[in-house]
Amino acid sequence: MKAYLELMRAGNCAMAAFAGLIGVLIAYNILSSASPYVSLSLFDTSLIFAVVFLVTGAGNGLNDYFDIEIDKVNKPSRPIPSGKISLKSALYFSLLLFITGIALAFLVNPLCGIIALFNSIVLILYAQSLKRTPFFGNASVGYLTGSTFLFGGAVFGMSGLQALLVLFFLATLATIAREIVKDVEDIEGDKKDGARTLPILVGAKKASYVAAAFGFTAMLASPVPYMQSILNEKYLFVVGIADIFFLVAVYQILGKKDAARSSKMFKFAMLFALISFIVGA
Ligand SMILES: CC(C)=CCC/C(C)=C/CC/C(C)=C/CC/C(C)=C/COC[C@H](O)COP(=O)(O)O
Ligand SMILES: CC(C)=CCC/C(C)=C/CC/C(C)=C/CC/C(C)=C/COP(=O)(O)OP(=O)(O)O
Ligand SMILES: [Mg+2]
Repeated sequence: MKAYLELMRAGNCAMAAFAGLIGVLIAYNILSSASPYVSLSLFDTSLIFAVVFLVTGAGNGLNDYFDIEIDKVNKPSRPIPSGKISLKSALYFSLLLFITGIALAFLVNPLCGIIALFNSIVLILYAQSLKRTPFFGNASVGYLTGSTFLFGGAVFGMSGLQALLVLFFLATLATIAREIVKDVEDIEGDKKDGARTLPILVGAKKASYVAAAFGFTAMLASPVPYMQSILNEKYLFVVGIADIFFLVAVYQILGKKDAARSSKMFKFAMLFALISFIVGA
């Protein structure tokens, strides 16, 4: 069981699922202030959490299934290269998670079902091929991560989804920055695998500047939810702390050329940004 939670990267699944919950909460706050007829269903909210957890876990599992050769070099302790889970078990487990997550999403409403189905297709394409293409892989993971907010808002239909567009763009920009940094970190294993990632195409230094540009843009845009009265001043204070961690992450990759530490700092900043959304809702 522990190996399967590790294959799913349960920590990431929980982080993504909480982002879905935040999407529900913020969309409810916005829509209910405009109309007294908007109601929050705890059952649908729990389904949102479950769907994001399952589909994210499916994507992580399938990613490791296709990454077996890279991970033998980059991450030999992962469940499949270390032998804890066989390739076939990992594939069947991931497919089961995808099917369960999509089915539960359609139980909420057709819009959530369509998003879960589309995201599952993107995750499969990413694991199969997109991740080895310059920038498209990074953009896919950026979209998928940002879509967790849209998915939560979609519990109220298109109006709920639209209410979360700003948070979608912030999360997408920050994630693209981190994904490029991770590709800088993985450059040796990716080269052996014949992947054509941005750092392999343009060099680690230029790719680091591109990552920094995405990180800075996310930081500079972070006050927008407050300026648009989507989130309150408590958000502004906590996201200010997240922005400091984003700055440190950018310094780590540009100043120290330490991609591993930069990646960890980006993730820590994203966690703080998630907290700022909860605090400021
Ligand atoms: C400036 C600002 C306010 C930015 C927003 C940042 C934000 C809230 C980002 C969303 C975080 C989120 C929903 C994360 C979900 C889980 C996750 C880490 C997804 C991306 O994971 C893919 C990554 O490649 C996994 O690698 P690793 O973490 O090394 O296992
Ligand atoms: C909203 C719904 C229904 C689903 C969202 C699904 C989500 C949140 C996906 C988030 C992004 C994610 C977890 C993508 C999975 C693919 C993945 C693990 C990318 C990173 O893999 P690699 O590029 O191989 O890097 P590693 O070195 O970490 O393996
Ligand atoms: Mg991988």
